[in-house]
Amino acid sequence: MRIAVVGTGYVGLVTGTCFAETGNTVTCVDIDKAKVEKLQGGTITIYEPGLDHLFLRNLKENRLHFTTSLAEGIKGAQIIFLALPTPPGEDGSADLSYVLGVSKELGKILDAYAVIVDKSTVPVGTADKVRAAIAANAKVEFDVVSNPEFLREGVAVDDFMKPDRVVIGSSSERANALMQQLYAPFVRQGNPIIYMDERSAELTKYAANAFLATKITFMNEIARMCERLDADVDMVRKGIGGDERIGKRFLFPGIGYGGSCFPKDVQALSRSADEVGYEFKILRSVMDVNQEQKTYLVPKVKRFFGGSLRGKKIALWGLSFKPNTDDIREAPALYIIDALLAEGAVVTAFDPEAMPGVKRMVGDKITFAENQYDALEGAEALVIATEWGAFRTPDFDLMETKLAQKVIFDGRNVFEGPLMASLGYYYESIGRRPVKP
Ligand SMILES: NC(=O)C1=CN([C@@H]2O[C@H](COP(=O)(O)OP(=O)(O)OC[C@H]3O[C@@H](n4cnc5c(N)ncnc54)[C@H](O)[C@@H]3O)[C@@H](O)[C@H]2O)C=CC1
Ligand SMILES: O=C(O)[C@H]1O[C@H](OP(=O)(O)OP(=O)(O)OC[C@H]2O[C@@H](n3ccc(=O)[nH]c3=O)[C@H](O)[C@@H]2O)[C@H](O)[C@@H](O)[C@@H]1O
Repeated sequence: MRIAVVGTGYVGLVTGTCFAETGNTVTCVDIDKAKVEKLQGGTITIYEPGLDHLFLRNLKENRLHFTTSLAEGIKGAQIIFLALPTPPGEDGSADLSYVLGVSKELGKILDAYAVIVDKSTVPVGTADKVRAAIAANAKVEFDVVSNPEFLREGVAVDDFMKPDRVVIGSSSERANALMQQLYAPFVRQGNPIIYMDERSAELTKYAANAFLATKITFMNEIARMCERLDADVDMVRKGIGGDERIGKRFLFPGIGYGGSCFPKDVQALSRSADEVGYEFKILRSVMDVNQEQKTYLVPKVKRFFGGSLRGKKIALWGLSFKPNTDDIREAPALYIIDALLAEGAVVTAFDPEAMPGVKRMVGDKITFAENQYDALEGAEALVIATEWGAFRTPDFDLMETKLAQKVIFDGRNVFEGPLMASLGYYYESIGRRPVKP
């Protein structure tokens, strides 16, 4: 099949590459000339494990193409995906200007039947708006489909190649048949394609993200209760996760959810509720609790140092919003840096992938270390903000030689308390009993 993907960011590049991998001829379109030139030249523009290999193979085998020209990109395409940004507007609702802008252009240049598929996360009713924007100028027949994307950054290729389910919102048999053909290789293991109307598909995406954000936030509040009631959140997590109705996944407490999607999508759903005169109370609480959670460790650190962090040397491990990505959008680490600096602390950070992005934001307000151990040089405490694999079993002997004192505040519950006790650390984490040497 010939496919076009408009918007070659996280979702667009993964989508385009994975569809090429199953034999389709894909052209990815982006307005960012520098990005397109890099991709054309064989340089991948995002850090996503496993993607570079697929990208290079499909580029070499001529199934994957890149262009800045929408007209060139959609030429002959039977299916055109929109993987465009939908950032929060000033009032928190999703900004549809990218999606509707491209839709309007498409109306002018479509010269044969095509299915326009919205993969961006958009509020209910957007498919109708896309249809109207195209129809304003279209001279040919077309269909609009809502096909929300559920991939996670860091495991995007796996999520895309083996999706739990594919949601297709459409009112056209013709479009559904093409979508079925395209997705068939991805659902061979019996994972379903779920067909529904466009509006339900659009809401499904927000409901999924808001539910997961709520699940995490619920556990963060249980963790707070554990600290007050002298219980251990790890035990509670395992205890409830064994119930299939609850499930084991996404129950890990920490310093809050970040990233480009949960924060913006919870806010956008809350805003959609306001617009239809409904107060979605649980979402308001989720947003408030999560905001507090990002800097939850800072008062603990302050308390440890007797109420003042002025001049204290703090090491920070992890800057990205989660491991295996360089994405720092809404990363809790950024809020921790601000809070520590506001208290007068001196911060040295290390992250395997996200340092360039943070450097651009904070400049020389903090120091960036060459590796995780150099970050500890002379530090009076280590704060862990992201659970990168390399932080899980570190060289504790080397750590000891670097740290000025053995103190760790762990925002992702990376270490086990008994181990920290045996190594002589003062160790505080989230919802677990503090370990004192
Ligand atoms: N990042 C993620 O993990 C997921 C994102 N989503 C949703 O997918 C959508 C896209 O998200 P990302 O890929 O993360 O965004 P992104 O910001 O990484 O990529 C968007 C791309 O669109 C390009 N673009 C902007 N205007 C354009 C235009 N007029 N023509 C062509 N290209 C244009 C940008 O240059 C950029 O490369 C959003 O609605 C997001 O909520 C959904 C699931 C997962
Ligand atoms: O719409 C999107 O963009 C995507 O948003 C999330 O994916 P992503 O943001 O890449 O990352 P997650 O793995 O979901 O993690 C989000 C945040 O929640 C936090 N988290 C996750 C799980 C958990 O148990 N506890 C927890 O605090 C992570 O540290 C991270 O900050 C969803 O998981 C995807 O299904 C969805 O497609």
